[in-house]
Amino acid sequence: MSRQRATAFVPGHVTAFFSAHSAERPVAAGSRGAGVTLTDGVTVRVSAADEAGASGESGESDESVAPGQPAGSRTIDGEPGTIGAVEDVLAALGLAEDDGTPRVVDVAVETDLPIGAGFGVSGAAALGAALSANDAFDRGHSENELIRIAHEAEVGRGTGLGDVVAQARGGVPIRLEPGAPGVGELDGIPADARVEYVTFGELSTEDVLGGDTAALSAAGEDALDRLRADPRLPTMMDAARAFASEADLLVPEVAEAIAAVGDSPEKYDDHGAAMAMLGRTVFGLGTGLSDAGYDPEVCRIDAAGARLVTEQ
Ligand SMILES: Nc1ncnc2c1ncn2[C@@H]1O[C@H](COP(=O)(O)OP(=O)(O)O)[C@@H](O)[C@H]1O
Ligand SMILES: CC(C)(COP(=O)(O)O)[C@@H](O)C(=O)O
Repeated sequence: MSRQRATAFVPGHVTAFFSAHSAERPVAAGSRGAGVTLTDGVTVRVSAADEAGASGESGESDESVAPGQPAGSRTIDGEPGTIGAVEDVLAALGLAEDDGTPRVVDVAVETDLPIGAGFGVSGAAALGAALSANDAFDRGHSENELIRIAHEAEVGRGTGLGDVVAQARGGVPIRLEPGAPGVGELDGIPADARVEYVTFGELSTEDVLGGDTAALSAAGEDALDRLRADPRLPTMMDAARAFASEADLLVPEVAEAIAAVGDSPEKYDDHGAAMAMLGRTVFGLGTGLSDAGYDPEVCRIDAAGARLVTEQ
């Protein structure tokens, strides 16, 4: 008998630059690019619904819930709400009782990160739901299979391309080839750093990815070539700044913050700031944002990647 409840932590992921790659099969679609995973992230708790939860008190008629999928309760930071990719993950895992009746599941997503501001919260929630539902209901999937399920859900919803594979890995992932494990290919920059960030608002990932991505992708490929030739954090940040302006994604508040931070080559641990894709967010490595007078959130590069956690 499985424990019927489990919790997973998935790091946030800030994309520094990317190119978009569509494909007929979601497993092969994704992005190339690079970014940093964060010790700030998303915690997902999945459990078999109790009688109260089974009434769907907060799932109600949310359009994101797949047809035929019993809602259970869905919360984001304690408030009713869900993320489409999470529902698709639960549907893909086929959570049925032994007698075939659909299992009613409660899902609680908790995060200190802003949603829709370039931290890959949707991908993290999807991957966290996959890891915790697999554990809670003893589905027997391997890590790569769960990453694939979450990646397919995220790509299918248009809310991200490369966050899930990056968040599964942790560190500073370089996405060399797009797609889920078995198709995509990852490398990374071996590095640790303090990360600061300030968010000025949301930017719809669905809208940007749903538009013409040709110029953006050309800029992303150039940035990746640079980073492959010199896989170091300062080069990643420099390539990220060039990408944001070439791809025409820079928003004024972010541009202002990047200029205020400037490049501080004299500080070995400060590599300036860049825009987080895709959000109205600036992130910096080192102390540049606080030195420039901003009041940033502070965390570090996450070393471990997505994982199940034991709750005391
Ligand atoms: N409070 C909220 N604010 C913004 N998006 C939300 C919220 N609650 C749920 N969502 C859903 O979360 C997803 C956010 O996806 P995306 O814009 O890619 O953001 P992120 O960069 O955090 O991954 C969307 O599918 C949106 O419908
Ligand atoms: C940049 C983005 C396409 C979206 O990122 P977010 O808005 O954080 O969901 C990401 O998934 C990537 O492939 O790099």
